[in-house]
Amino acid sequence: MKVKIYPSKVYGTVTIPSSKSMAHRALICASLAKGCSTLSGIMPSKDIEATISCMQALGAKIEKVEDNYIVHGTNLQVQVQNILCDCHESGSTLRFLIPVASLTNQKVTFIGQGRLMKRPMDIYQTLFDQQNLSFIQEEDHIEIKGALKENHYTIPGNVSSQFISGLLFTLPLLPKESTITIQEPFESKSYVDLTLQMLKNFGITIHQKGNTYSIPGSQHYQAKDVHVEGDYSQMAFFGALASLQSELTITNMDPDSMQGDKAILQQLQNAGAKVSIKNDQITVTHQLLQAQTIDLANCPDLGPILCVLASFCKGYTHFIHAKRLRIKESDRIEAMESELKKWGVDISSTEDTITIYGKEAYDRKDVIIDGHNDHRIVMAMSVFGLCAKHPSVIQGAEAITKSYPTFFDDILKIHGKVETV
Ligand SMILES: O=C(O)C1=C[C@@H](OP(=O)(O)O)[C@@H](O)[C@H](O)C1
Ligand SMILES: C=C(OP(=O)(O)O)C(=O)O
Repeated sequence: MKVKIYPSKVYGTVTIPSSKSMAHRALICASLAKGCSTLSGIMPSKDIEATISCMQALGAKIEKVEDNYIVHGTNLQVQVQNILCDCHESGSTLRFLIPVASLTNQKVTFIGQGRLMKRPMDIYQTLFDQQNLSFIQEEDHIEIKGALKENHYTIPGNVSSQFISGLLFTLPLLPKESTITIQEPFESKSYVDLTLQMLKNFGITIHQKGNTYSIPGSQHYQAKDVHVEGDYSQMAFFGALASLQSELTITNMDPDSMQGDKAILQQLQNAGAKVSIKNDQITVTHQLLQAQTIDLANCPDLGPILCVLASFCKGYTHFIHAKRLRIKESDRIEAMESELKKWGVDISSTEDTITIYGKEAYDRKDVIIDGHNDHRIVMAMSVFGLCAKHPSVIQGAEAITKSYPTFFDDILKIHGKVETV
């Protein structure tokens, strides 16, 4: 899908959909609980559908009734030979569910699309090898067989927190206690905190001391009705857009959320925007913007949209601890660099950093942007297009369906002009 984005002055109110991270977690916990849980507030997207279909393949019964998901959990005693889990392009789904699926003790094949099978998996390969379990990774699938056991796990903290979350979902179900120690640097830690928060909701106890988690065994997930809060990673696109040009009120944002991407509020304020919070509404207002140093260690998903913000902030913005952006749906550093350069942005990078020298306006004509098959690149470059001087075209805009299928509908609601071409 190709979309044409016209420079537009946006205004009004936008309601942000459910947190993808929290929706994955709620669906997994409910799917492992005995009994029936009702999950409300979840917006379907390709990633969320991937988790639903994988949990169904592992024996959970999940039904959409009006706006709710009704989940009947599985005890993972699946009688099907060769279980197939299609993760689409969702890194969370694949990395959360490999250890969970191992507990079926059956052969489970994970398939996926796009870059998914190229994203790092060696942490699990090593763990499975150490326990003499089968973990076979080919170009287009991963096949596992055998159940992970209680252990003292030591995991590097700087590849992906999703491995840690995957183990945290699984280890409480083993008969005896396990521990997980995370080696420094421990990045994306806020996502592990989200996992702990959801596990607690479903009755699972985990003890934490520094970078070590102790997970008592023989635990049971308890069914629970959960409402899934709004997504700060998605709010960031609208918060940045308002900061760059106007004022927007953004609703469905829990002010007490533990999402690491809530850091966007501080970053917008540091850049000079006005941010006011009233209950679940955040109003962001444009002011003169200035460059800053931004640490992405704990909020990698904000990288693309903050690159757009930086393009318009006077002076040098330095991004540090950015290298995990290279192992997402695209190499997000390389993608942002090549697309922003089309607009004439002064951007350079090293393996772990990005530097942008921002200016007030960009007036190139006939810019054609490639979406790099990455939802966050498409959404970030849409925000750029709305703030530029002339219309632009984004190719591969359907990538938004990974996390936010209604993104362009929401842009239209706030009077952003966008059309398919
Ligand atoms: O646990 C999660 O929900 C996520 C963790 C982060 O990944 P890493 O831990 O690999 O940085 C983030 O980038 C991803 O979009 C969602
Ligand atoms: C990287 C992302 O998700 P995942 O790792 O689950 O594919 C994302 O949503 O930006």
